[in-house]
Amino acid sequence: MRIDVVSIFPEYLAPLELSLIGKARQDGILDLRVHDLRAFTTDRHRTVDDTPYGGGAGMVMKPEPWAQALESIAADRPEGSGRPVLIVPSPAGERFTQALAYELAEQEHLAFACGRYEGIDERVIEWSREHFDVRPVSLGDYVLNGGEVAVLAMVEAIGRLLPGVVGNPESLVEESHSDGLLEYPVYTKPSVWREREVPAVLLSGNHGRIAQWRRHEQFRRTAERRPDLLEAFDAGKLPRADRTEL
Ligand SMILES: O=C(OCc1ccccc1)c1cn[nH]c1
Repeated sequence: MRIDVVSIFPEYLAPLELSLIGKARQDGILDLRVHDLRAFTTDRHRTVDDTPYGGGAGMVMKPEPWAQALESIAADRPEGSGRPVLIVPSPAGERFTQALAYELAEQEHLAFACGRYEGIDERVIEWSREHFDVRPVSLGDYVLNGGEVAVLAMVEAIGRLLPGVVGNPESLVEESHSDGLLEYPVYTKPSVWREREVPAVLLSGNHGRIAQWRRHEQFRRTAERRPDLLEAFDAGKLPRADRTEL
């Protein structure tokens, strides 16, 4: 998979050189390139923002540097890949979910546009539809100062689903949201820790009962913490993420 990220703070994406995503890049599973938006400006001050039409506080990101950056990415796309998906992190986007992570993990080429200030001139989003499948995406109902943190989260959530990135693909199956429910609690040695014991069923060796206990714990936790997920689960509206193969 090829991933391009455009940001005025490219160093914000440095953590993607570490750990599993970093290794996936070394192994050639992930071809991730970070671009400095200012490299696509033409004025002496490398200006990327200006005041908003219609007034209001804050600044808006100018359209031309974005068009230059995105055009160069669209032109340099991998052989035979379809239209790249352009993901624009934004509080005004569709929710990022495990199901969307699986959907994006099947794409050949993803591009991420990191907005700052009050956002990017809306005409860039419209213009981009010529070259990209444009998806404004929200991590959650809160506001960040820019899209970079959201991109770190999404690249990790998507990258770890790619074949060969996590050691044991089995570990992708039994995790929160993989089956529409929250995950069960986990324990390791010692069996008694500060006078707290591990649930006896887990030491029983009875795998049927263990699986039953774990499933019950998933339902109990989901009902307690995320009743919204339980309704979706009960309605049979399992997310697309309820698949193991990729
Ligand atoms: O704040 C976010 O994105 C950064 C951003 C983009 C455009 C203008 C301001 C800030 C965000 C919140 N949930 N998901 C993403």
